[in-house]
Amino acid sequence: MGILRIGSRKSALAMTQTRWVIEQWQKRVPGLSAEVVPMTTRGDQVLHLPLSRVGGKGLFVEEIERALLEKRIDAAVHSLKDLPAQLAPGTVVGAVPRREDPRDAVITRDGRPFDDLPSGARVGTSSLRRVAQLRRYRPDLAFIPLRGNVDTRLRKLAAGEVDAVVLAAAGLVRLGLGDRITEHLSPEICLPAVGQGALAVQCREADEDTRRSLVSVEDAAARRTVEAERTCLAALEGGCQVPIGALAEIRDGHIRLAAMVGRPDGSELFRVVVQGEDPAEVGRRAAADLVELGAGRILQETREEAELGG
Ligand SMILES: NCc1[nH]cc(CCC(=O)O)c1CC(=O)O
Repeated sequence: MGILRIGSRKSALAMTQTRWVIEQWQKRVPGLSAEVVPMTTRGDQVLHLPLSRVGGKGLFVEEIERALLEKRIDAAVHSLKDLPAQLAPGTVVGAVPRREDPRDAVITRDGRPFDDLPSGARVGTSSLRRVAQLRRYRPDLAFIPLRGNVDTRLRKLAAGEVDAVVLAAAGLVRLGLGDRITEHLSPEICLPAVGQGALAVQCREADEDTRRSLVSVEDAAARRTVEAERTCLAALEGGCQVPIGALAEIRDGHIRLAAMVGRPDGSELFRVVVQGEDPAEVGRRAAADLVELGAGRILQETREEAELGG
């Protein structure tokens, strides 16, 4: 292999993640040479708009997939939670590296714990999933839409636009901002997004050399947990308008998957825990259990609203 070209979005987080993967890769494959190819995606150009309005997460991936298929790059590093269920035909997830902390984290402006935020305090997050779950825990807080890169959100917190922000712990840790975290949200209170904290290295299906080499950075446990979560998400066919959270863990070799579907206003929330051996089977069973519990109604209503263009 010559010099591998690794595509990455240009945000500080994306670049850090890409460099981290290359570093892990080079540790295991001495002599491997790789360069980062920074890319702008359509998603990056509409960062200020709510994700639920700009047509979903595929926006961040399409252009990178085209570059892969046109052989302008050989691999691309993505946050797994931004990766759509269906990859472009001819591409595969060549590796899922070791997963970072999957939990959500709260940063309050004055450092007081989340539970001590006063009634009416403004919590910045645009995630329907975070709002749906946190509204049930603290119905007295005001949830304020807040988008942009991690540093933009931290700046808005420092400027007093909000009293607290909720972000993925993994992103903060990777950016060296882990010490800013006030506290981690227990998955009992707030289940993370599917794939949160995990990365995917995407490559061409037919590129045997790259695929063989990528096995060196593969983390089998991370792959299994992410597969269980993503199978559950795909089986729910939820789209990005429905609050969905899921977290799988390996316990004594078994998979334990917790998953939730809720209404954005927090008025209803269904949660299940499923255990088993096969990640895909566990994921499908969690989705079926959720639908049976009542989540089917929420999913159906959201689909009808989407069809009406609402
Ligand atoms: N939605 C954007 C996004 N995509 C990945 C991360 C963080 C890193 C990760 O979850 O792996 C973030 C920021 C956030 O949600 O706080």
